Amino acid sequence: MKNTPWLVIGAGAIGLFWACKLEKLGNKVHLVYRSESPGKKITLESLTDEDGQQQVSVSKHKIKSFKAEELTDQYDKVLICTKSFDLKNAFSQVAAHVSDQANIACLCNGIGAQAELQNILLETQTLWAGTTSEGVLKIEANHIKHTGLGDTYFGEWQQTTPAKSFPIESLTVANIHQRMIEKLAVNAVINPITAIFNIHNGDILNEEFKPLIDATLSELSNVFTHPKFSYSQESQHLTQENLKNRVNTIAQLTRLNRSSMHEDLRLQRQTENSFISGFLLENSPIELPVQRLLYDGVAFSEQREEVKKKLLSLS
Ligand SMILES: NC(=O)C1=CN([C@@H]2O[C@H](COP(=O)(O)OP(=O)(O)OC[C@H]3O[C@@H](n4cnc5c(N)ncnc54)[C@H](OP(=O)(O)O)[C@@H]3O)[C@@H](O)[C@H]2O)C=CC1
Ligand SMILES: CC(C)(CO)C(=O)C(=O)O
Repeated sequence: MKNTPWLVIGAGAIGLFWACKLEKLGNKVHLVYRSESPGKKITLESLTDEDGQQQVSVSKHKIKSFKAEELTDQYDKVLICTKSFDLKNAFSQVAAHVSDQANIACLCNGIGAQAELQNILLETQTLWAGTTSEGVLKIEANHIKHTGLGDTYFGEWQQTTPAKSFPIESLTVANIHQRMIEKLAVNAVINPITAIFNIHNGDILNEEFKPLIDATLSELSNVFTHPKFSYSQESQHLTQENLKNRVNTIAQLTRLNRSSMHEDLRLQRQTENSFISGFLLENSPIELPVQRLLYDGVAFSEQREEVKKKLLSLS
């Protein structure tokens, strides 16, 4: 299987990063782009941890890129690196080139898009949901910068017995739903607050945002520990204290970065709001007034100033 190419879909920051990473691991890679061709060579400025010291190295990767309609091969390993709202369509475009027994992995933030994708796969195909805490910035069509070291995990979306192993065995985990809900929890705090207030991730730790952060965390821990929450088995451990530690750590580690939602609002692009706050609002067994305000503040620009005032007056 190793010599059949990986099909990576999406030539954004994460797609280019994974195309380079898979190639470095000795795989052949075919990359599908939508609007902007990355050309034949991708430059990766990568970070590595050498005995606790972060080192930067620059490497060039020869990767074959295609538009979906130019594909001719059949693929048995697919990695989709689009935003959550594009996931299902991105797969549909290449579905005729994906084998019946294929492993299909996705790496998008939020929850909801994975189930939409599962619904259109064949029973014989395996969906691997992924989460990543790597930070990657796309500088040009063929140039990316690794801005934060992180971990990536994949797990079967629908568990099978015996459990299968992801084509890159070391990245396989059994508890992907737990990891996804943990990531969602962090995104449901940092992303909307940084986007609405137009601030960097580290700024949410400032004193002026403390009552808002506390109110957001308290409400989230009430959902996550609620026995009727659809993910309750995977989220019981997310108490207010546990959430606070997670959010503070990520805000600190990425303090100088803009969150993806902040960047999307700033550049007037579609956000992943529906798959983060939207997922929580749809699936919570209790009312979530703070998360509702955050959702509205991101979704409706005309309400943003009013939402900001309400959020800052929370105690
Ligand atoms: N960047 C990061 O550091 C991190 C990102 N993530 C998550 O990873 C996911 C990807 O993020 P990121 O790479 O930054 O996002 P980008 O917006 O940079 O990239 C997404 C890419 O998908 C492409 N795409 C969308 N639909 C299709 C399609 N039908 N066919 C081919 N390509 C398509 C887009 O093309 P086009 O250029 O035409 O829009 C775009 O290039 C998101 O869910 C994000 O939240 C998670 C952690 C960190
Ligand atoms: C973890 C965080 C908040 C890092 O910026 C992120 O995942 C995002 O921006 O979407």
